[in-house]
Amino acid sequence: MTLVVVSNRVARAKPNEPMTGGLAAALLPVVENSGAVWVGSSNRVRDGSQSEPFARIESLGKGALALLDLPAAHYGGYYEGFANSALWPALHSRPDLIRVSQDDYESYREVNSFVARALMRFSKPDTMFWVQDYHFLALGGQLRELGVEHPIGFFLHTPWAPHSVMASVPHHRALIESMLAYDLIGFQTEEDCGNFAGYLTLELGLPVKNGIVHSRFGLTRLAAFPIGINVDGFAAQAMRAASHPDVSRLRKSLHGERLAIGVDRLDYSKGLLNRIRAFDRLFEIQPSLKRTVSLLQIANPSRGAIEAYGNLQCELAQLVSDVNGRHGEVDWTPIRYLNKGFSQTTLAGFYRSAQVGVVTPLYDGMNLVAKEYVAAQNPVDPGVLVLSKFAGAANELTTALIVNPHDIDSMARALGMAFAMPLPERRLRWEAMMTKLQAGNIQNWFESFISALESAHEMGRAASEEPRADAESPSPGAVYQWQATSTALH
Ligand SMILES: O=P(O)(O)OC[C@H]1O[C@H](O[C@H]2O[C@H](CO)[C@@H](O)[C@H](O)[C@H]2O)[C@H](O)[C@@H](O)[C@@H]1O
Ligand SMILES: O=c1ccn([C@@H]2O[C@H](COP(=O)(O)OP(=O)(O)O)[C@@H](O)[C@H]2O)c(=O)[nH]1
Repeated sequence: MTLVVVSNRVARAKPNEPMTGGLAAALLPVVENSGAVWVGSSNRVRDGSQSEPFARIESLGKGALALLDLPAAHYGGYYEGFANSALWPALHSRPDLIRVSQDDYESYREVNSFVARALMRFSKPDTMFWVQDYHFLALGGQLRELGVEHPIGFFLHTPWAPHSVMASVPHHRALIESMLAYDLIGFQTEEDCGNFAGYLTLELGLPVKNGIVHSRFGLTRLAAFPIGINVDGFAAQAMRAASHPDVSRLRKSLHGERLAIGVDRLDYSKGLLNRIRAFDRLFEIQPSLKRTVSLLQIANPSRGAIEAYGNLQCELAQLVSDVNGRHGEVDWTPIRYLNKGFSQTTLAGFYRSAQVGVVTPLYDGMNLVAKEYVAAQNPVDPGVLVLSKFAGAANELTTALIVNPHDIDSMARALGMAFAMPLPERRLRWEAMMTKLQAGNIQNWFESFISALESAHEMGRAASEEPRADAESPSPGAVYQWQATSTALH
């Protein structure tokens, strides 16, 4: 079997550079070891979308990276436009932030179709395609139109919002219906999977039974595959990182102060404003913590050309400056705020230096930082994770201090509890989280998706060869909606 993994963002194996997001960070170790070809954007564009797609091939572990120059005329409309100003806000339940045009949608489809054509070069008799994330909802359908009959799987790294929110995306029906060309659609959580099934039923009139849906493409299986990390690798990195210059400088600067750490892309989904407000409140309700604790907040700029991101950067800088101005002292800064990224090795050392990890998204597919913080702790003196109930990671890391990021007062109290938590409780909570992380590590995630994709494809083939005695006839509404959707597609 030859595996071809496709994502917009790919990672190159450069140990001293920051990872751009969790998708690239998570996939790198498993893709390197699998011998797969990983196809994605080169971060360069090229004129002429009708020309033969150009891929630069680099080696990556046992496999290869194929870097595509995406069409210049469509890149902005695809990435900043439809993917990150329509799909991303909707998937994170912020339909109020949707800002897209018809041109953006057309660019999104153009780029999907361009990538589909580029993939044909990697299509061999035993190829299996695994498409990643919301940038490529339409790719499976486009591969099928090009005649691909191989297994094609899809994994969504973000949440999937309830039907009423997803219905606010322009062209949602055509796009989501085309996703049924995938043999297997994987989600981070059962809730996301349920929301997707709800959309199919309510909007397209397609019933989902035992995680299976039948459509004009055949059979599609839906299931949750919570993504993990390389737990042992991260723990080992954290042990070694103490001598790293940035890590030792951080430790020396603390002078006995206890540290909380937050590490996020600068994104409105990450709950950064709420987090800073909770620290503000903490210093008001527990003034004894002034000068004894501080927050190191790494907020790596992301998608800066999009207005909502630029606005957030300004608002956050203003809030941090206000909180530091009000609570700070000549020799103490409550919030150390950095707009730059660090390598994962350095981050591992930072996590281990911090008594509290703060992960408070308003919505997050998984949030690997939460998992990395836990894996990096010293087993004899572990820190405490304060985790939003709206991060996918909260389904597994149930012994973290789970918070509601909209409730600033209770978040402030949870932060106070985290700093005060006695060692035996910290250890019990941490050990339970490590057990969960080990069980769902990245290798298991990778293998379980591939094996489920193989069986979903086989099941689909078998079903297509048999008359569907078990299938229910669709309701009249479903037939009508089906035709409407198909027209929109072609
Ligand atoms: O590629 P960018 O536009 O710079 O954004 C970075 C990535 O952000 C999102 O990451 C998601 O994937 C993580 C791993 O599964 C998950 O933990 C996190 O909750 C998600 O936000 C996005 O989905 C990726 O496509 C981006 O590459
Ligand atoms: O300065 C930084 C900030 C983050 N990361 C990595 O970026 C990923 C962020 O993934 P997460 O799932 O938390 O969020 P996303 O950014 O994908 O939404 C994690 O693996 C981090 O280790 C990094 O390498 N350097």
